[in-house]
Amino acid sequence: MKVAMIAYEVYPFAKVGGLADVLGALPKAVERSGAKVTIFMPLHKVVLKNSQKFGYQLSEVAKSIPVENVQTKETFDLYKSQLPGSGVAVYFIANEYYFSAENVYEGPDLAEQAIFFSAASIQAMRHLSEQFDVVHAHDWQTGLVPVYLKTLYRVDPFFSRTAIVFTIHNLGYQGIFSPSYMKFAGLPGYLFNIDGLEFYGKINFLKGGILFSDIVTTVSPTYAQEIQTEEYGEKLDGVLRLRSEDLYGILNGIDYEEFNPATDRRIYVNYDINSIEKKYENKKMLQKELNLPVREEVPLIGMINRLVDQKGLDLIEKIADYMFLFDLQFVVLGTGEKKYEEMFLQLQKRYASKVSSNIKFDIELAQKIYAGCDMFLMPSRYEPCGLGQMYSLRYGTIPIVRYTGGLADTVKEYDPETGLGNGFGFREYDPAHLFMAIAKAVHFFKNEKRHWEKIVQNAMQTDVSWERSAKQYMRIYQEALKKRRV
Ligand SMILES: Nc1ncnc2c1ncn2[C@@H]1O[C@H](COP(=O)(O)OP(=O)(O)O[C@H]2O[C@H](CO)[C@@H](O)[C@H](O)[C@H]2O)[C@@H](O)[C@H]1O
Repeated sequence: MKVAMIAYEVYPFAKVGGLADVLGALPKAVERSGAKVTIFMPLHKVVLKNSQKFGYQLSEVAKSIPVENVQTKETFDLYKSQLPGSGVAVYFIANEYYFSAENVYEGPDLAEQAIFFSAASIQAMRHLSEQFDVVHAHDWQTGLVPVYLKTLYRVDPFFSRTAIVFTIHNLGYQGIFSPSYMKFAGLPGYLFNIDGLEFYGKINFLKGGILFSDIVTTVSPTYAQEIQTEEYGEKLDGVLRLRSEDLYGILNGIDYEEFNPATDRRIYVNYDINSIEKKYENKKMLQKELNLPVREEVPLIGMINRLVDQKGLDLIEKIADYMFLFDLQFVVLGTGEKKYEEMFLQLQKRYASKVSSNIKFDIELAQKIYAGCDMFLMPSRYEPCGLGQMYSLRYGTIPIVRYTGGLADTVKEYDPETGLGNGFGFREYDPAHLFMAIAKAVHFFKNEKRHWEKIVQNAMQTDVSWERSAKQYMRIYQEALKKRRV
Protein backbone atom coordinates (compact mmCIF):
# COMPACT_ATOMS: atom_id res chain seq x y z
CA MET A 1 0.00 0.00 0.00
CA LYS A 2 1.40 3.39 -1.01
CA VAL A 3 0.21 6.41 0.95
CA ALA A 4 0.86 10.10 0.24
CA MET A 5 0.36 12.44 3.19
CA ILE A 6 -0.08 16.14 2.47
CA ALA A 7 0.19 18.79 5.17
CA TYR A 8 1.59 22.21 6.10
CA GLU A 9 3.48 21.16 9.23
CA VAL A 10 5.74 18.17 9.80
CA TYR A 11 8.08 17.80 12.77
CA PRO A 12 11.06 18.39 12.76
CA PHE A 13 10.94 20.41 9.54
CA ALA A 14 8.29 22.94 10.63
CA LYS A 15 6.21 22.98 13.79
CA VAL A 16 3.59 25.40 15.06
CA GLY A 17 1.36 23.03 17.01
CA GLY A 18 0.05 19.51 17.24
CA LEU A 19 -0.34 18.97 13.48
CA ALA A 20 3.45 18.82 13.17
CA ASP A 21 3.76 16.20 15.89
CA VAL A 22 1.18 14.00 14.17
CA LEU A 23 2.85 14.28 10.75
CA GLY A 24 6.23 13.64 12.35
CA ALA A 25 5.06 10.40 13.96
CA LEU A 26 2.04 8.92 12.19
CA PRO A 27 3.89 8.25 8.89
CA LYS A 28 6.55 6.28 10.78
CA ALA A 29 3.92 4.22 12.59
CA VAL A 30 2.01 3.57 9.34
CA GLU A 31 5.29 2.54 7.75
CA ARG A 32 5.88 0.06 10.60
CA SER A 33 2.42 -1.35 9.84
CA GLY A 34 3.59 -2.21 6.35
CA ALA A 35 2.74 0.76 4.10
CA LYS A 36 5.10 2.91 2.06
CA VAL A 37 4.58 6.53 3.03
CA THR A 38 5.58 9.72 1.22
CA ILE A 39 4.98 13.22 2.57
CA PHE A 40 4.38 16.46 0.64
CA MET A 41 4.75 19.78 2.47
CA PRO A 42 5.67 23.36 1.61
CA LEU A 43 9.24 24.55 1.81
CA HIS A 44 8.56 27.09 4.53
CA LYS A 45 11.46 29.37 5.39
CA VAL A 46 11.75 27.73 8.78
CA VAL A 47 12.50 24.35 7.11
CA LEU A 48 15.85 25.71 5.96
CA LYS A 49 16.51 27.27 9.36
CA ASN A 50 15.78 24.02 11.18
CA SER A 51 18.03 21.87 9.00
CA GLN A 52 21.18 22.53 11.02
CA LYS A 53 19.48 22.24 14.36
CA PHE A 54 17.92 18.88 13.54
CA GLY A 55 20.63 17.62 11.21
CA TYR A 56 18.74 16.87 7.99
CA GLN A 57 19.57 17.73 4.43
CA LEU A 58 17.53 18.74 1.43
CA SER A 59 18.36 17.78 -2.12
CA GLU A 60 16.94 19.36 -5.25
CA VAL A 61 14.81 17.03 -7.35
CA ALA A 62 13.36 19.28 -10.04
CA LYS A 63 13.11 22.93 -11.01
CA SER A 64 10.39 25.23 -12.34
CA ILE A 65 7.51 22.79 -12.58
CA PRO A 66 4.32 24.51 -13.83
CA VAL A 67 1.04 23.91 -11.99
CA GLU A 68 -2.05 22.78 -13.91
CA ASN A 69 -5.40 24.55 -13.55
CA VAL A 70 -4.29 27.37 -11.24
CA GLN A 71 -4.36 30.86 -12.79
CA THR A 72 -0.76 31.73 -12.04
CA LYS A 73 2.57 31.99 -13.74
CA GLU A 74 4.33 30.83 -10.59
CA THR A 75 6.10 27.48 -10.81
CA PHE A 76 7.58 25.33 -8.07
CA ASP A 77 10.85 23.56 -7.37
CA LEU A 78 10.84 20.18 -5.71
CA TYR A 79 13.21 19.24 -2.90
CA LYS A 80 13.56 16.00 -1.02
CA SER A 81 14.56 14.83 2.42
CA GLN A 82 13.75 11.98 4.75
CA LEU A 83 11.75 11.82 7.94
CA PRO A 84 14.46 11.15 10.56
CA GLY A 85 14.46 7.59 11.86
CA SER A 86 12.38 6.21 8.99
CA GLY A 87 12.29 5.39 5.32
CA VAL A 88 9.60 8.01 4.73
CA ALA A 89 10.46 10.35 1.84
CA VAL A 90 9.52 13.99 2.34
CA TYR A 91 9.03 16.22 -0.70
CA PHE A 92 9.01 19.99 -0.34
CA ILE A 93 7.09 22.30 -2.66
CA ALA A 94 9.29 25.39 -3.00
CA ASN A 95 8.11 28.75 -4.26
CA GLU A 96 9.73 32.03 -3.28
CA TYR A 97 6.59 34.11 -3.60
CA TYR A 98 4.11 31.98 -1.69
CA PHE A 99 6.43 30.67 0.99
CA SER A 100 8.50 33.72 1.75
CA ALA A 101 7.19 34.51 5.24
CA GLU A 102 9.05 33.85 8.47
CA ASN A 103 6.09 32.03 9.99
CA VAL A 104 4.26 28.99 8.65
CA TYR A 105 0.79 30.51 8.56
CA GLU A 106 1.77 33.79 6.95
CA GLY A 107 2.24 34.86 3.35
CA PRO A 108 1.09 37.36 0.74
CA ASP A 109 -2.27 35.59 0.28
CA LEU A 110 -3.22 32.55 2.35
CA ALA A 111 -5.95 31.36 -0.02
CA GLU A 112 -3.71 31.50 -3.09
CA GLN A 113 -0.95 29.86 -1.10
CA ALA A 114 -3.14 26.89 -0.12
CA ILE A 115 -4.55 26.54 -3.65
CA PHE A 116 -1.07 26.65 -5.15
CA PHE A 117 0.27 24.11 -2.66
CA SER A 118 -2.65 21.70 -3.16
CA ALA A 119 -2.39 21.80 -6.95
CA ALA A 120 1.41 21.58 -6.80
CA SER A 121 1.28 18.48 -4.58
CA ILE A 122 -0.87 16.74 -7.16
CA GLN A 123 1.49 17.91 -9.88
CA ALA A 124 4.49 16.64 -7.93
CA MET A 125 3.03 13.11 -7.79
CA ARG A 126 2.69 13.17 -11.54
CA HIS A 127 6.16 14.59 -12.00
CA LEU A 128 7.59 11.78 -9.85
CA SER A 129 5.41 9.24 -11.70
CA GLU A 130 4.31 8.03 -8.27
CA GLN A 131 0.83 6.55 -8.20
CA PHE A 132 -0.54 6.31 -4.69
CA ASP A 133 -3.25 3.99 -3.41
CA VAL A 134 -4.27 6.56 -0.84
CA VAL A 135 -3.86 10.32 -0.70
CA HIS A 136 -4.23 11.41 2.91
CA ALA A 137 -4.68 15.18 3.24
CA HIS A 138 -4.66 17.10 6.53
CA ASP A 139 -6.57 20.26 7.52
CA TRP A 140 -8.08 23.09 5.50
CA GLN A 141 -4.88 24.09 3.68
CA THR A 142 -5.11 20.80 1.79
CA GLY A 143 -8.90 20.74 1.51
CA LEU A 144 -8.78 21.38 -2.22
CA VAL A 145 -6.67 18.28 -2.89
CA PRO A 146 -9.75 16.02 -2.66
CA VAL A 147 -11.77 18.58 -4.62
CA TYR A 148 -9.30 18.59 -7.52
CA LEU A 149 -8.93 14.82 -7.50
CA LYS A 150 -12.69 14.17 -7.50
CA THR A 151 -13.54 16.77 -10.15
CA LEU A 152 -10.84 17.83 -12.61
CA TYR A 153 -8.91 14.56 -12.24
CA ARG A 154 -11.91 12.31 -11.84
CA VAL A 155 -11.36 10.43 -15.08
CA ASP A 156 -7.60 10.84 -15.21
CA PRO A 157 -6.10 7.32 -15.48
CA PHE A 158 -3.11 8.39 -13.37
CA PHE A 159 -5.36 8.81 -10.31
CA SER A 160 -7.96 6.18 -11.18
CA ARG A 161 -6.90 3.87 -8.35
CA THR A 162 -6.29 6.54 -5.74
CA ALA A 163 -8.60 6.78 -2.72
CA ILE A 164 -8.77 9.93 -0.59
CA VAL A 165 -8.75 10.27 3.18
CA PHE A 166 -9.09 13.68 4.78
CA THR A 167 -8.27 14.39 8.43
CA ILE A 168 -9.67 17.29 10.41
CA HIS A 169 -7.23 18.27 13.16
CA ASN A 170 -9.18 21.32 14.19
CA LEU A 171 -12.64 22.36 12.99
CA GLY A 172 -11.97 25.85 14.33
CA TYR A 173 -9.83 26.64 11.29
CA GLN A 174 -11.70 26.20 8.01
CA GLY A 175 -10.14 28.42 5.35
CA ILE A 176 -13.07 30.67 4.42
CA PHE A 177 -12.44 33.05 1.54
CA SER A 178 -14.09 35.12 -1.18
CA PRO A 179 -15.69 33.12 -4.02
CA SER A 180 -13.37 34.92 -6.44
CA TYR A 181 -10.71 32.31 -5.62
CA MET A 182 -12.74 29.70 -7.52
CA LYS A 183 -11.43 31.28 -10.69
CA PHE A 184 -7.85 31.44 -9.46
CA ALA A 185 -8.07 27.75 -8.51
CA GLY A 186 -9.43 26.89 -11.96
CA LEU A 187 -12.34 25.04 -10.40
CA PRO A 188 -15.64 24.69 -12.26
CA GLY A 189 -18.31 27.23 -11.33
CA TYR A 190 -20.88 24.56 -10.51
CA LEU A 191 -18.88 23.78 -7.35
CA PHE A 192 -19.95 27.11 -5.89
CA ASN A 193 -23.07 25.54 -4.53
CA ILE A 194 -24.43 24.52 -1.16
CA ASP A 195 -23.54 20.89 -1.96
CA GLY A 196 -20.04 21.99 -2.91
CA LEU A 197 -17.65 24.64 -1.65
CA GLU A 198 -20.17 27.40 -0.97
CA PHE A 199 -20.48 28.45 2.68
CA TYR A 200 -22.65 31.46 3.57
CA GLY A 201 -21.73 33.25 0.34
CA LYS A 202 -18.03 32.42 0.59
CA ILE A 203 -15.96 29.36 -0.19
CA ASN A 204 -14.81 26.99 2.51
CA PHE A 205 -11.76 24.79 1.87
CA LEU A 206 -12.39 22.49 4.82
CA LYS A 207 -15.91 21.85 3.59
CA GLY A 208 -14.37 20.82 0.26
CA GLY A 209 -12.14 18.33 2.02
CA ILE A 210 -15.07 16.90 3.96
CA LEU A 211 -17.38 16.51 0.97
CA PHE A 212 -14.94 15.26 -1.66
CA SER A 213 -13.00 12.60 0.26
CA ASP A 214 -13.82 8.90 0.40
CA ILE A 215 -13.35 8.90 4.14
CA VAL A 216 -13.11 11.73 6.66
CA THR A 217 -11.38 11.26 9.97
CA THR A 218 -10.76 13.38 12.98
CA VAL A 219 -8.35 12.88 15.83
CA SER A 220 -10.47 11.34 18.61
CA PRO A 221 -13.70 9.35 18.86
CA THR A 222 -15.35 11.88 21.17
CA TYR A 223 -14.54 14.82 18.88
CA ALA A 224 -15.94 12.84 15.93
CA GLN A 225 -19.26 12.77 17.77
CA GLU A 226 -19.09 16.32 19.10
CA ILE A 227 -18.53 17.96 15.72
CA GLN A 228 -21.82 16.57 14.48
CA THR A 229 -23.63 18.74 17.02
CA GLU A 230 -24.47 22.41 16.74
CA GLU A 231 -22.45 23.24 19.84
CA TYR A 232 -19.11 21.98 18.43
CA GLY A 233 -19.89 21.88 14.71
CA GLU A 234 -18.68 25.42 13.84
CA LYS A 235 -21.55 25.66 11.32
CA LEU A 236 -20.35 22.52 9.52
CA ASP A 237 -22.25 20.08 11.75
CA GLY A 238 -24.88 19.56 9.03
CA VAL A 239 -22.20 18.73 6.45
CA LEU A 240 -20.52 16.38 8.91
CA ARG A 241 -23.79 14.64 9.72
CA LEU A 242 -24.23 14.14 6.00
CA ARG A 243 -20.93 12.26 5.99
CA SER A 244 -21.47 10.50 9.31
CA GLU A 245 -21.23 7.03 7.76
CA ASP A 246 -17.77 7.82 6.47
CA LEU A 247 -16.60 9.82 9.48
CA TYR A 248 -14.23 8.16 11.95
CA GLY A 249 -12.49 9.34 15.10
CA ILE A 250 -9.00 7.91 15.50
CA LEU A 251 -7.07 8.97 18.55
CA ASN A 252 -3.62 10.47 17.95
CA GLY A 253 -0.65 8.90 19.63
CA ILE A 254 2.75 10.26 20.55
CA ASP A 255 6.18 9.28 19.32
CA TYR A 256 7.46 6.93 22.05
CA GLU A 257 11.08 7.26 20.96
CA GLU A 258 11.13 11.02 20.81
CA PHE A 259 9.11 11.43 24.02
CA ASN A 260 10.67 9.04 26.48
CA PRO A 261 11.71 10.32 29.92
CA ALA A 262 14.28 7.53 30.14
CA THR A 263 16.23 8.76 27.11
CA ASP A 264 15.07 12.34 26.39
CA ARG A 265 18.25 14.43 26.12
CA ARG A 266 16.39 17.69 26.52
CA ILE A 267 15.40 17.10 30.15
CA TYR A 268 17.76 17.57 33.11
CA VAL A 269 17.76 14.02 34.49
CA ASN A 270 16.38 10.87 32.86
CA TYR A 271 13.95 8.67 34.74
CA ASP A 272 11.38 5.96 34.32
CA ILE A 273 8.52 4.46 36.27
CA ASN A 274 10.99 2.74 38.64
CA SER A 275 13.08 5.80 39.35
CA ILE A 276 10.41 8.41 39.82
CA GLU A 277 12.46 10.20 42.50
CA LYS A 278 14.61 11.47 39.63
CA LYS A 279 11.56 13.21 38.21
CA TYR A 280 11.74 15.45 41.28
CA GLU A 281 15.33 16.35 40.38
CA ASN A 282 13.86 17.71 37.17
CA LYS A 283 11.35 19.69 39.19
CA LYS A 284 14.04 21.36 41.30
CA MET A 285 16.17 22.23 38.29
CA LEU A 286 13.13 23.62 36.49
CA GLN A 287 12.14 25.77 39.48
CA LYS A 288 15.68 27.08 39.55
CA GLU A 289 15.76 27.82 35.82
CA LEU A 290 12.44 29.66 36.07
CA ASN A 291 13.45 31.66 39.15
CA LEU A 292 10.74 30.10 41.26
CA PRO A 293 11.47 29.13 44.88
CA VAL A 294 12.99 25.64 44.83
CA ARG A 295 10.53 23.70 46.97
CA GLU A 296 9.73 20.06 46.48
CA GLU A 297 6.54 20.07 48.54
CA VAL A 298 4.76 22.76 46.53
CA PRO A 299 2.71 21.50 43.55
CA LEU A 300 4.09 22.80 40.26
CA ILE A 301 1.46 23.08 37.52
CA GLY A 302 2.50 23.45 33.88
CA MET A 303 0.74 24.59 30.74
CA ILE A 304 2.07 24.59 27.16
CA ASN A 305 -0.28 25.87 24.51
CA ARG A 306 -0.99 28.10 21.63
CA LEU A 307 -2.57 30.96 23.60
CA VAL A 308 -5.94 31.08 21.85
CA ASP A 309 -9.61 30.97 22.92
CA GLN A 310 -9.86 27.24 22.19
CA LYS A 311 -7.62 26.46 25.14
CA GLY A 312 -9.99 27.67 27.88
CA LEU A 313 -7.74 30.51 29.02
CA ASP A 314 -10.66 32.73 29.99
CA LEU A 315 -11.47 30.21 32.73
CA ILE A 316 -7.98 30.58 34.15
CA GLU A 317 -8.34 34.35 34.10
CA LYS A 318 -11.52 34.09 36.15
CA ILE A 319 -10.07 31.88 38.87
CA ALA A 320 -6.49 33.19 39.00
CA ASP A 321 -6.86 35.24 42.19
CA TYR A 322 -8.46 32.31 44.00
CA MET A 323 -6.12 29.70 42.57
CA PHE A 324 -3.09 31.58 43.85
CA LEU A 325 -4.47 31.57 47.38
CA PHE A 326 -3.15 28.01 47.35
CA ASP A 327 0.48 27.32 47.97
CA LEU A 328 1.26 26.29 44.41
CA GLN A 329 3.42 27.27 41.45
CA PHE A 330 2.38 27.72 37.84
CA VAL A 331 4.49 27.80 34.68
CA VAL A 332 3.07 28.65 31.28
CA LEU A 333 4.82 28.38 27.91
CA GLY A 334 3.03 29.69 24.84
CA THR A 335 2.45 32.37 22.25
CA GLY A 336 -0.73 33.56 20.62
CA GLU A 337 -3.36 36.22 21.14
CA LYS A 338 -1.99 39.39 22.70
CA LYS A 339 -4.71 39.54 25.37
CA TYR A 340 -3.64 36.17 26.76
CA GLU A 341 0.08 36.85 26.51
CA GLU A 342 -0.57 40.05 28.46
CA MET A 343 -2.77 38.24 30.99
CA PHE A 344 -0.03 35.74 31.87
CA LEU A 345 2.63 38.46 32.05
CA GLN A 346 0.38 40.39 34.46
CA LEU A 347 -0.12 37.27 36.58
CA GLN A 348 3.64 36.81 36.74
CA LYS A 349 4.00 40.39 37.98
CA ARG A 350 1.30 39.99 40.56
CA TYR A 351 2.40 36.58 41.83
CA ALA A 352 6.15 36.71 41.24
CA SER A 353 6.96 33.84 43.61
CA LYS A 354 4.26 31.61 42.12
CA VAL A 355 4.02 32.27 38.39
CA SER A 356 6.50 31.94 35.54
CA SER A 357 5.18 33.16 32.16
CA ASN A 358 7.26 32.26 29.14
CA ILE A 359 5.87 33.93 26.05
CA LYS A 360 7.90 32.18 23.38
CA PHE A 361 8.15 29.01 21.33
CA ASP A 362 10.75 26.76 22.89
CA ILE A 363 10.79 23.01 22.33
CA GLU A 364 13.57 22.39 24.88
CA LEU A 365 11.76 24.24 27.66
CA ALA A 366 8.57 22.38 26.72
CA GLN A 367 10.24 19.05 27.45
CA LYS A 368 11.58 20.32 30.77
CA ILE A 369 8.06 21.38 31.74
CA TYR A 370 6.53 18.03 30.76
CA ALA A 371 9.20 16.32 32.88
CA GLY A 372 9.54 18.73 35.81
CA CYS A 373 5.94 19.61 36.67
CA ASP A 374 3.64 17.69 38.98
CA MET A 375 0.50 18.56 37.06
CA PHE A 376 -0.41 19.76 33.58
CA LEU A 377 -3.37 22.03 32.93
CA MET A 378 -5.58 21.82 29.81
CA PRO A 379 -9.05 23.29 30.45
CA SER A 380 -9.90 23.48 26.74
CA ARG A 381 -13.19 24.85 25.45
CA TYR A 382 -12.86 22.17 22.78
CA GLU A 383 -9.98 19.82 21.99
CA PRO A 384 -9.92 17.61 18.89
CA CYS A 385 -7.34 15.34 20.50
CA GLY A 386 -4.71 17.25 22.43
CA LEU A 387 -1.14 16.06 22.70
CA GLY A 388 0.01 17.96 25.78
CA GLN A 389 -1.94 15.68 28.12
CA MET A 390 -0.42 12.63 26.41
CA TYR A 391 3.15 13.86 26.77
CA SER A 392 2.35 14.65 30.41
CA LEU A 393 1.01 11.16 31.06
CA ARG A 394 4.15 9.64 29.59
CA TYR A 395 6.31 11.84 31.84
CA GLY A 396 4.25 11.12 34.98
CA THR A 397 2.83 14.64 35.11
CA ILE A 398 -0.81 14.50 36.07
CA PRO A 399 -3.25 16.13 33.65
CA ILE A 400 -6.03 18.40 34.89
CA VAL A 401 -8.37 18.74 31.92
CA ARG A 402 -11.81 19.59 30.74
CA TYR A 403 -13.36 16.31 29.62
CA THR A 404 -13.99 17.20 25.99
CA GLY A 405 -12.81 15.68 22.69
CA GLY A 406 -9.58 13.73 22.97
CA LEU A 407 -9.07 14.88 26.55
CA ALA A 408 -12.14 12.82 27.50
CA ASP A 409 -10.72 9.83 25.60
CA THR A 410 -7.30 9.86 27.25
CA VAL A 411 -7.72 11.21 30.79
CA LYS A 412 -9.79 9.27 33.34
CA GLU A 413 -10.73 10.72 36.71
CA TYR A 414 -8.78 9.13 39.57
CA ASP A 415 -10.98 7.07 41.84
CA PRO A 416 -9.45 6.50 45.29
CA GLU A 417 -11.82 3.55 45.92
CA THR A 418 -10.58 1.50 42.97
CA GLY A 419 -7.17 3.08 42.46
CA LEU A 420 -8.00 3.52 38.79
CA GLY A 421 -7.60 6.72 36.79
CA ASN A 422 -4.74 8.90 35.59
CA GLY A 423 -5.84 12.49 36.15
CA PHE A 424 -8.45 15.00 37.22
CA GLY A 425 -11.00 17.01 35.33
CA PHE A 426 -14.38 18.63 34.91
CA ARG A 427 -17.11 18.64 32.32
CA GLU A 428 -19.06 21.87 32.38
CA TYR A 429 -17.26 24.82 30.87
CA ASP A 430 -17.24 27.13 33.87
CA PRO A 431 -14.60 28.53 36.22
CA ALA A 432 -15.99 26.96 39.40
CA HIS A 433 -15.62 23.46 37.99
CA LEU A 434 -12.07 24.14 36.87
CA PHE A 435 -11.30 25.48 40.33
CA MET A 436 -12.67 22.31 41.94
CA ALA A 437 -10.57 20.10 39.69
CA ILE A 438 -7.39 21.99 40.56
CA ALA A 439 -8.28 21.93 44.27
CA LYS A 440 -8.84 18.18 44.09
CA ALA A 441 -5.49 17.55 42.39
CA VAL A 442 -3.70 19.76 44.93
CA HIS A 443 -5.42 17.93 47.79
CA PHE A 444 -4.26 14.52 46.56
CA PHE A 445 -0.75 15.81 45.92
CA LYS A 446 -0.41 17.36 49.37
CA ASN A 447 -2.39 15.07 51.63
CA GLU A 448 -2.66 11.68 49.95
CA LYS A 449 0.88 10.73 49.04
CA ARG A 450 0.11 7.03 48.53
CA HIS A 451 -2.70 7.87 46.16
CA TRP A 452 -0.53 10.38 44.33
CA GLU A 453 2.11 7.74 43.73
CA LYS A 454 -0.59 5.47 42.34
CA ILE A 455 -1.90 8.19 40.02
CA VAL A 456 1.61 8.81 38.70
CA GLN A 457 2.09 5.09 38.10
CA ASN A 458 -1.25 4.87 36.30
CA ALA A 459 -0.37 7.89 34.16
CA MET A 460 2.97 6.48 33.08
CA GLN A 461 1.35 3.16 32.22
CA THR A 462 -1.36 4.67 30.02
CA ASP A 463 -0.93 3.52 26.42
CA VAL A 464 -0.71 6.63 24.26
CA SER A 465 1.53 5.10 21.59
CA TRP A 466 0.90 5.39 17.87
CA GLU A 467 0.85 1.65 17.18
CA ARG A 468 -2.83 1.09 17.96
CA SER A 469 -3.92 4.15 15.97
CA ALA A 470 -1.68 3.32 13.01
CA LYS A 471 -3.47 -0.03 12.69
CA GLN A 472 -6.79 1.81 12.66
CA TYR A 473 -5.53 4.10 9.89
CA MET A 474 -4.47 1.03 7.89
CA ARG A 475 -8.02 -0.30 8.17
CA ILE A 476 -9.39 3.09 7.12
CA TYR A 477 -7.12 3.11 4.07
CA GLN A 478 -8.45 -0.32 3.04
CA GLU A 479 -11.99 0.90 3.59
CA ALA A 480 -11.34 4.00 1.47
CA LEU A 481 -9.98 1.83 -1.34
CA LYS A 482 -13.13 -0.27 -1.26
CA LYS A 483 -15.28 2.84 -1.50
CA ARG A 484 -13.11 4.20 -4.29
CA ARG A 485 -13.74 1.09 -6.35
CA VAL A 486 -17.52 1.34 -6.03
N1 LIG B 1 5.21 27.85 22.93
C1 LIG B 1 5.46 26.57 22.68
N2 LIG B 1 6.71 26.08 22.76
C2 LIG B 1 6.97 24.78 22.50
N3 LIG B 1 6.04 23.88 22.15
C3 LIG B 1 4.77 24.31 22.05
C4 LIG B 1 4.40 25.65 22.31
N4 LIG B 1 3.07 25.80 22.14
C5 LIG B 1 2.60 24.59 21.79
N5 LIG B 1 3.63 23.67 21.75
C6 LIG B 1 3.54 22.26 21.40
O1 LIG B 1 2.60 22.14 20.33
C7 LIG B 1 1.85 20.97 20.50
C8 LIG B 1 0.39 21.33 20.72
O2 LIG B 1 -0.38 20.26 20.35
P1 LIG B 1 -1.91 20.06 20.73
O3 LIG B 1 -2.33 18.81 20.07
O4 LIG B 1 -2.02 20.03 22.22
O5 LIG B 1 -2.66 21.34 20.22
P2 LIG B 1 -2.96 22.09 18.79
O6 LIG B 1 -4.15 22.90 19.10
O7 LIG B 1 -1.74 22.79 18.33
O8 LIG B 1 -3.28 20.94 17.73
C9 LIG B 1 -4.46 20.61 16.95
O9 LIG B 1 -4.10 19.42 16.23
C10 LIG B 1 -3.67 18.37 17.08
C11 LIG B 1 -3.18 17.24 16.22
O10 LIG B 1 -4.20 16.47 15.69
C12 LIG B 1 -4.78 17.96 18.04
O11 LIG B 1 -4.23 17.04 18.97
C13 LIG B 1 -5.32 19.18 18.78
O12 LIG B 1 -6.41 18.82 19.58
C14 LIG B 1 -5.68 20.27 17.79
O13 LIG B 1 -6.20 21.41 18.44
C15 LIG B 1 2.44 20.22 21.66
O14 LIG B 1 3.46 19.39 21.20
C16 LIG B 1 3.05 21.35 22.50
O15 LIG B 1 4.08 20.91 23.32
